[in-house]
Amino acid sequence: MADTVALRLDKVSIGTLDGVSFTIAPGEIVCLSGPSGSGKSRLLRAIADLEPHGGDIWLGERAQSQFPGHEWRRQVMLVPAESQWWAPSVGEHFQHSPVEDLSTLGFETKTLDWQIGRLSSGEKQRLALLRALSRSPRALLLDEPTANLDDTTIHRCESWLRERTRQLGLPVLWVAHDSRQIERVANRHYRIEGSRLKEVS
Ligand SMILES: Nc1ncnc2c1ncn2[C@@H]1O[C@H](COP(=O)(O)OP(=O)(O)OP(=O)(O)O)[C@@H](O)[C@H]1O
Repeated sequence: MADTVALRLDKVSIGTLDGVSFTIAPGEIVCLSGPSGSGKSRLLRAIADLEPHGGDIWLGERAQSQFPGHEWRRQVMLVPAESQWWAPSVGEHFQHSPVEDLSTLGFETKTLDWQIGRLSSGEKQRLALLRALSRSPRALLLDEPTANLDDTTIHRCESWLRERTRQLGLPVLWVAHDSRQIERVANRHYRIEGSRLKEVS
């Protein structure tokens, strides 16, 4: 495994959350749950350096403040609930997309020729995951990555994400609501309770 790193939060505060500290090891999946509006997405955005926040965030030995924002976000990759598409066709968003990964998530090579406008919400969600991993991030932030998918596709995505992120040694923070999904994918689970995170055993 080439040069893997941990993602570490040290007393991070954003919105109502305060003093959030934990480390995600390379290849580990940590799930984050909590009531609607409790601050899950904002915490992910703070970790991605998209919102001002208190405390420190580290990728390996380097602090977020040592990176230009765009470089941090290339390495600490956020896959938001609503993915953004800036060019007309799917293929224009992919630098390197292993064909086997496309087919694992139910696509064919010709999907790369599709126009963005025709994509269903579930197709967008799966392609956003493929795009994120194709950019060789060093850590991954997933905001409800399977929210628009049917059960079979959810299981397929979960297996693929678990296998690939373990193989690549990526620390993963995964926002999820479904307790069965959390049981299937999480090495550790934190729940937001008020201004704090509580580890769920
Ligand atoms: N830029 C902002 N400035 C101030 N408040 C914000 C900002 N963005 C979001 N909020 C508020 O912060 C709270 C947490 O929002 P967030 O999107 O993180 O919730 P969430 O836990 O992800 O919820 P859900 O499960 O419904 O997606 C909400 O009350 C929201 O209205």
